[in-house]
Amino acid sequence: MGVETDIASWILTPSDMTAVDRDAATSGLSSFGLMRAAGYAVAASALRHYPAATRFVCLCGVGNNGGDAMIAAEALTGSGADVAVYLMGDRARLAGDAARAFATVPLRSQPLGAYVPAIGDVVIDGLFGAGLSRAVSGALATLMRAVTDLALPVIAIDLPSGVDGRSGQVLGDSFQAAQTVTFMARKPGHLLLPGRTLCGALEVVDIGIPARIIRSHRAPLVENTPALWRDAVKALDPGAHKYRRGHLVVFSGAAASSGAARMSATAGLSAGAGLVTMVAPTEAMPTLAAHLTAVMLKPVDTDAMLSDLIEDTRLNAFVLGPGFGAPERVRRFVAALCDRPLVLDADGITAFREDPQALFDAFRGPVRLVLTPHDGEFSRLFPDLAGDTALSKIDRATMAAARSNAVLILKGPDTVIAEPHGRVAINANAPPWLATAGSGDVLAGIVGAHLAQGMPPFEAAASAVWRHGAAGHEAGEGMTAEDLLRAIRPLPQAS
Ligand SMILES: NC(=O)C1=CN([C@@H]2O[C@H](COP(=O)(O)OP(=O)(O)OC[C@H]3O[C@@H](n4cnc5c(N)ncnc54)[C@H](O)[C@@H]3O)[C@@H](O)[C@H]2O)[C@@H](O)CC1
Ligand SMILES: Nc1ncnc2c1ncn2[C@@H]1O[C@H](COP(=O)(O)OP(=O)(O)O)[C@@H](O)[C@H]1O
Ligand SMILES: [K+]
Repeated sequence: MGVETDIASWILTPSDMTAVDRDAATSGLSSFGLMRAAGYAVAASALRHYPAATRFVCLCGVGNNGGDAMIAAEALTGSGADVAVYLMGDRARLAGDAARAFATVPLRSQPLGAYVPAIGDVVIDGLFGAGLSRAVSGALATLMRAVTDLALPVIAIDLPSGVDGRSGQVLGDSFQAAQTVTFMARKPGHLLLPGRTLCGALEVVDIGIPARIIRSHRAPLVENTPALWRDAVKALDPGAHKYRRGHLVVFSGAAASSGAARMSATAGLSAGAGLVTMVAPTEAMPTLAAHLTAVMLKPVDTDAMLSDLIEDTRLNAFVLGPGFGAPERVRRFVAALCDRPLVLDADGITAFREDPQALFDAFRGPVRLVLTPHDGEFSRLFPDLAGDTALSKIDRATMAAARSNAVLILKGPDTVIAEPHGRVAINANAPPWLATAGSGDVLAGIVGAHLAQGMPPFEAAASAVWRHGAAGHEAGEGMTAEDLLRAIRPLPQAS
């Protein structure tokens, strides 16, 4: 069973899911029926992936996650498999549907402490799902490590126990699952790290909650897929001339550190800007001229020269920061560019560490700033958000976007793209080999090209992150940032 493609890219927080459950119950759906569907889906997955298991060991908590596991135990027993059930905590604590599952399934359970992991076991993890509320420790953490040490396959119900569905963070300790079976929609913890890795392969199963109920609780949170921005991708007009394809300006620092900006400029051309001009100090011109061909060059040494240059309104997007150095000069240039679409990256971000508010104040009004920090750069502009361990990466990006009135690309293996009005996307197509010098410079250039082509900032940013990930796959493991430049491919368009 797969979910309707429309909702397949949606992501619900655990609290959204609780609201969905509540509405499903009020609309007349049996919550125990949902539990049965969930448990049977888990059993089907277990049998599909481990037909030769010696024994399925169902570990049950006292919440509904444990109820799902008990139903899975029933279904597995019914299929003829050898099954053992262990319950964490006192049976008297079972309530609601979980109590009903234990009352109706005629299988004996033993206390969790009696479980001795053995080779051949397949563990069905129903200890905690959405209800995880405190850190896993003590005997349970020891058991998790024993299962991991024996490399027993774990099938997690909803989430690997110990993973926080809201943030993807581990609370104390967690299982490393081989498979995770979740219901109706993914939760942030399935996509954010380390949760994504701990889930293993993820299955999203339709247990029969109507899409209209899910839709009514849909937060503005999705996976970053082409469906999010395809409509903003402009088909290339057969009669286009280069000025209609956008004119991107990339600023370079001194000659010796101009490689980063060159990478951004070349990425901008490859990503479809009609023209790219590299603006740099006169002393850097010979170096730049020796390296660049299709990218045009323009010397700018003073603020007055910059003002003259940007009088040309055909220059419709700017990238400032890669290899730029010179924090004071950054701040002056940013002040001059504050009413234009701007990608601020790397040194461009760091230049505002003493007074981030000055940057945010300059970009009030219609959104035109895209910030592309990795975690280190993020902490320079938003130290309080970076230091607040209660916030998820989604919270951090959303709050930073609202504060700065910018589109935030909070980079990493699980890049989050957020805009000031609350829309958020989690990116999941980036291969780990994107973690290489210069890869962020390429991304900044792609975002700049999309802005120059007239895409709105959020769509420009999200599509650039996706395109960067796709280029990483195209270039393959072992690639350098130069290979990545050559692997940039056209964006999917609306049909
Ligand atoms: N979303 C849905 O539509 C459905 C959800 N179902 C299941 O319901 C689950 C959520 O159920 P619950 O809300 O009962 O929550 P859980 O079953 O995840 O856990 C809640 C219980 O665990 C305890 N607990 C939390 N953290 C602990 C820790 N570190 N150490 C010890 N005890 C801890 C809590 O005090 C509470 O008693 C989902 O994950 C899913 O598996 C299914 O039954 C099917 C329907
Ligand atoms: N482990 C990873 N998996 C996937 N993508 C990654 C990983 N680590 C980093 N990236 C991506 O690689 C790029 C690195 O950018 P950045 O940190 O600015 O590096 P640089 O300054 O060297 O270009 C970002 O787009 C980031 O999202
Ligand atoms: K679980």
